[in-house]
Amino acid sequence: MAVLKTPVYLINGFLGSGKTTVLLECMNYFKKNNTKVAIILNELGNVNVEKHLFKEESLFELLNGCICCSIKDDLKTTLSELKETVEKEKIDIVLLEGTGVANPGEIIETFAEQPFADYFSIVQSVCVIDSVNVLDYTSIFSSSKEVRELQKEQIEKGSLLVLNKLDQLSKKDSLQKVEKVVRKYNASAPIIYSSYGKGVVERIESLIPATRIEALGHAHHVHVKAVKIEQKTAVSKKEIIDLLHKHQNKVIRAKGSVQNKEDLQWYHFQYAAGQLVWEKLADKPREEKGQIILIGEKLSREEIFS
Ligand SMILES: Nc1nc2c(ncn2[C@@H]2O[C@H](COP(=O)(O)OP(=O)(O)OP(=O)(O)O)[C@@H](O)[C@H]2O)c(=O)[nH]1
Repeated sequence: MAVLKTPVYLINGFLGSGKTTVLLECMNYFKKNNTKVAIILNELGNVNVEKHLFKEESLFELLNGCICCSIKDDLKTTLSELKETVEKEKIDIVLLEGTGVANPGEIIETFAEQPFADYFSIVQSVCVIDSVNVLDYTSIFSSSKEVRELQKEQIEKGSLLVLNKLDQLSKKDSLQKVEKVVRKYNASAPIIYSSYGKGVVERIESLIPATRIEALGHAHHVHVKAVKIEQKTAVSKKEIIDLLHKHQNKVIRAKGSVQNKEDLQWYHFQYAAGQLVWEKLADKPREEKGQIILIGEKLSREEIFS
């Protein structure tokens, strides 16, 4: 008897492009439609500061490295566990969010190995693109070779391209320019035009599984890493801004949960492409310690704590 493979949707894309936002949209949509979802989440840092966003899901966290290279073996262990969970909990689909520097090719390669290839099938490799910054990330004038290579590979490997953050696209970086650069790297994958990941999941469902999902090549991203800062005392929003400002040349992405000095409430913050979003949390985090993750090129702990 043929065993039905569990469909897997990969969600990749550069740091801060909106992968988690797309993931949450998908998760909520599937939940509403009584589709049981398991989630694999990969983070460069050793803590997932967005855990509060996933309450009831079967969640597999792979922390402290990238499943496409440094913790590839952890992905294999997780896939073995996931197989059991799929059977026990009657999971219908798997959503996997890579780190912002993941090379989807390497992840696809692991899924193609035995015994995983017998149980799972990648049906879409979604590449979420930050439409506001993709021109910078692919420009020789504003990004390092590593960032350019990585962004290029992520776009190339997408079976579905999401031009996200369109709400923020100014005339200067008009959509045509963005499309042109994206099409230079991937001429054929369907494009979804989106803000806050809206509309992606409906398209995912309606599309025929892609045929060009393949694993080739490997971008090197050894210099992009995460540094965690634990905050035992409350901090102000201004102190966070000052910290980001101080390291602005190296920090590409930051996120965290901290207690605010001013009202002693807990806040979650997101910093991507130079923009800080600061939101009050409904519940106090379990650890009761502030956690700040800084992600960037050539970041060193010594420099941050100097
Ligand atoms: N204005 C705007 N902001 C967005 C959009 N999509 C996501 N964001 C915000 O951008 C920030 C980063 O979004 P995430 O979904 O966490 O990005 P990510 O790609 O998962 O980030 P990584 O942690 O680097 O993997 C958050 O503050 C989001 O709310 C969008 O379409 N428009």
